[in-house]
Amino acid sequence: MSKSRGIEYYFNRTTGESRWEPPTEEPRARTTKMRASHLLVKHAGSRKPSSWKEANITRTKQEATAAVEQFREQIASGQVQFADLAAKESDCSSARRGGDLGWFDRGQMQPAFEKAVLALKPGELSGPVESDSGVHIILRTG
Ligand SMILES: N=C(N)NCCC[C@H](NC(=O)[C@@H]1CCC/C1=C\[C@H](COP(=O)(O)O)NC(=O)[C@@H](N)Cc1ccccc1)C(N)=O
Repeated sequence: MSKSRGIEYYFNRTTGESRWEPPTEEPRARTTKMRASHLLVKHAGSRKPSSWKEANITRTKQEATAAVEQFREQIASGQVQFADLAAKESDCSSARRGGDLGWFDRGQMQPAFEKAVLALKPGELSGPVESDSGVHIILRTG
């Protein structure tokens, strides 16, 4: 509300600009490049139940979730570095890069995975995240 004129005005918190006219333009699609590392534990119901670690993955989703929770504990307690554990335990080919997926934009990863990354701040570790690939823990890095 403008004190001097007693009428409301519009303030854009992103650009810091203020104006009398209501905002009309569509919000510009910001390039939301994001970066994350993940540790994936696949299970019998994964879309591709095989990996560099195991040709035929038969564990149940419950077992995969329990494994991911245990790995998360080890990382969160500082017993092990994320990249070292992902390199050993992840069923994704990104294991060879310590789980690093590099930079990616919206629409590249499966929706559940992307949603989980967007809910994290850089440096934060997710809980178990389910996708068609299996059960992940995700460390957002950028
Ligand atoms: N950088 C990209 N754009 N690469 C394409 C991502 C495709 C995307 N993948 C996913 O959403 C999940 C979450 C992360 C990994 C992943 C799945 C699988 C493992 O699951 P599976 O497919 O056996 O079910 N790993 C990958 O894709 C790997 N290329 C990720 C990667 C590996 C090395 C370097 C960079 C990225 C999708 N839309 O399916």
